[in-house]
Amino acid sequence: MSNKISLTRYLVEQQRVHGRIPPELRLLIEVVARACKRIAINVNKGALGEVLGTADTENVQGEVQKKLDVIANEVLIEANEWGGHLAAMASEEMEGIYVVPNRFPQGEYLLMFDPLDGSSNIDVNVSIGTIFSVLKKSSTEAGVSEQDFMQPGHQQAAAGYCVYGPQTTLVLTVGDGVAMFTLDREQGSWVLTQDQIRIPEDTKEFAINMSNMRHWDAPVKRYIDECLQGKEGPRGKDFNMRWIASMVADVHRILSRGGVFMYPWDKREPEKPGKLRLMYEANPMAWLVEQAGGAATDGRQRILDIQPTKLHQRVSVMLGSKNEVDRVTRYHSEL
Ligand SMILES: O=P(O)(O)OC[C@H]1O[C@](O)(COP(=O)(O)O)[C@@H](O)[C@@H]1O
Ligand SMILES: [Mg+2]
Ligand SMILES: [Mg+2]
Repeated sequence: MSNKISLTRYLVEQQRVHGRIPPELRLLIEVVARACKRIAINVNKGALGEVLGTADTENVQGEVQKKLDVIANEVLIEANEWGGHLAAMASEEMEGIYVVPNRFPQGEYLLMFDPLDGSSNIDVNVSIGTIFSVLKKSSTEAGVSEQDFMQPGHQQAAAGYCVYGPQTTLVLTVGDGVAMFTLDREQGSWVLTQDQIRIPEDTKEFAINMSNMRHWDAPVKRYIDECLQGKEGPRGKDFNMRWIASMVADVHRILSRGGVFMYPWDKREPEKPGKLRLMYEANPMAWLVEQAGGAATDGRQRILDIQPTKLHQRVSVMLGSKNEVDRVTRYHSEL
């Protein structure tokens, strides 16, 4: 018998041994993981399938959709409406919530996702991913509305992402640390390859889109300026920079070896609090990072404490190695 731990076994242990998750949540996570396998198959087809290029449609944020944005969204909806235990879903690619029709099994959970993160990388064969977040409907009233989704990130029941890169990897938290599973394509199963991931508290690596430098706010400018001065500057060490432009891949690197990731508010669109979306990008990533010993703020407060008011709400994001996130957050209160 193989001593490899599958996702199913990990989840069954979370349910039965640790009493951390109810069976409905276990099944829901398994359905999401299965959908990610199907998305991975589509991603891998590349130019051999009809999956590259744009779809000639726009999403609610006014962004041109890629074919894979649409495919991944459909795969997640289809799998999860059958999967059961869901009341409704919300996605970057849909304006309103998707209430699970009552011909399908009904449940108390709410699923949110960014079906395909890093869309600009699809056609150039660079890592992309799927991000998801699960909440539990708080009201016991019949029916479900957008209001049921308006819960701060610290109320998430599960969160994770799948990165479609050189390996296909699923990273998950149910509030008991962070576990990483690698897709074994021959067996078609997710195998636990790392448990209780920890992000080092210090780092010499930052991730930010430097082309926006002239638009940044003073605290972010100060933080990056100090990093760039290297050994000769106030930080007394040289920093390295990485920017993949897929949040999934940048966060995955940080969970693997530390670092700080920032997509701050900037002056290009001052009325928007940031570029990234709170409910299905920032919240799940913030919880994963905190569960791995890191920190996540919008520069002023913990992301997980933000009370959402809109489904597609945007937010400024700084996350990763704790001491660096604390430092840049402190700079926001000093200036
Ligand atoms: O091109 P930019 O402005 O650097 O933005 C990159 C960021 O935009 C995003 O791609 C947004 O995600 P989507 O592809 O889901 O719209 C993030 O993953 C990434 O961090
Ligand atoms: Mg995204
Ligand atoms: Mg997306």
